[in-house]
Amino acid sequence: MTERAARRLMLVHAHPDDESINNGATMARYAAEGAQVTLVTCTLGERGEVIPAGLRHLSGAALGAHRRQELDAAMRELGVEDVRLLGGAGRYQDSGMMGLPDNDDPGCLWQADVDQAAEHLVAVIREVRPQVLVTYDDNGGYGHPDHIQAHRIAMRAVDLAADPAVRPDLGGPWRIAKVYWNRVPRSVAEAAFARLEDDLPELPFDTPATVGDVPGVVDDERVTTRIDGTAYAAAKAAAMRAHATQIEVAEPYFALSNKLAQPVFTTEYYELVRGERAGEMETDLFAGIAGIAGTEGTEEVAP
Ligand SMILES: CC(=O)N[C@H]1[C@@H](O[C@@H]2[C@H](O)[C@H](O)[C@@H](O)[C@H](O)[C@H]2O)O[C@H](CO)[C@@H](O)[C@@H]1O
Ligand SMILES: [Zn+2]
Repeated sequence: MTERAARRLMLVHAHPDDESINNGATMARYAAEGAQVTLVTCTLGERGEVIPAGLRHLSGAALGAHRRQELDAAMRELGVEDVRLLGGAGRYQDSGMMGLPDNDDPGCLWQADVDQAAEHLVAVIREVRPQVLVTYDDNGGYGHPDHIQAHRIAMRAVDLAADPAVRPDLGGPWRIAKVYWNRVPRSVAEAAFARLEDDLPELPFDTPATVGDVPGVVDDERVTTRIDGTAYAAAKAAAMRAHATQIEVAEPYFALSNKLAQPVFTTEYYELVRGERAGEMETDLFAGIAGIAGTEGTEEVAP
């Protein structure tokens, strides 16, 4: 059995591409520093729109299989080796955008029993024993049903994994020390969109998105943690490019299939929602966790 890494980070996401968009620099940085980074993706994105004309024949399970390959390629760019599909490949399908009839598909994540889905995640948590878990806020960042469910499943699994009375067949209890939600400080988003406005004429995108289109934007005061991933900007951009059916990158900007230009953030931000905050502005997700020699802890700066 290989030795367990001292620092173990788990991220729970809805579709292949979310991990690179929200946390690509963070994942690359911790992987480079020797932490174990485990990505749990809840669906294969079977109902996504496809950008490249040459791939638009892909849909359903075929698109899901293709996006799984995109995900593997993206993880190679980030140096992340541990990727799990919740309940196994295809167990929970993409639910489509909120309000569509797709949401009623009995096999989609939006229809999943949260406790049952959470138990699949408990098995991974008790195997990996992460000290830190990252997921979306209760609106899933932007209200997509799969993102909302991923949040619900992750937060439920954090509680179930720590309860020794829950599914002892899945291993001994494990309490995750710190849980974070993906965030972008409003001042950071606004400054990035101001730069985007100036740069737009040089970009292959016609229209800018708005701050409101960016998942997880909150007032600066709610942000507890700032992970400087600028050294991993190229890796994040390459990982996002690997998701070619979903993302077009023109650094330092990108667009989804809606062609709305938005910034690529390589400093990535978080809100600590479970665990002990280690200072005014943490600069390490593992800061303050007993027994873990962090490379740095906190700094007294605004986002
Ligand atoms: C980033 C993300 O969560 N993407 C989801 C999302 O995709 C969007 C959806 O197709 C929308 O209709 C487009 O306008 C937008 O550009 C897309 O990003 O929803 C998909 C369907 O559930 C999902 O597969 C994709 O990963
Ligand atoms: Zn998504």
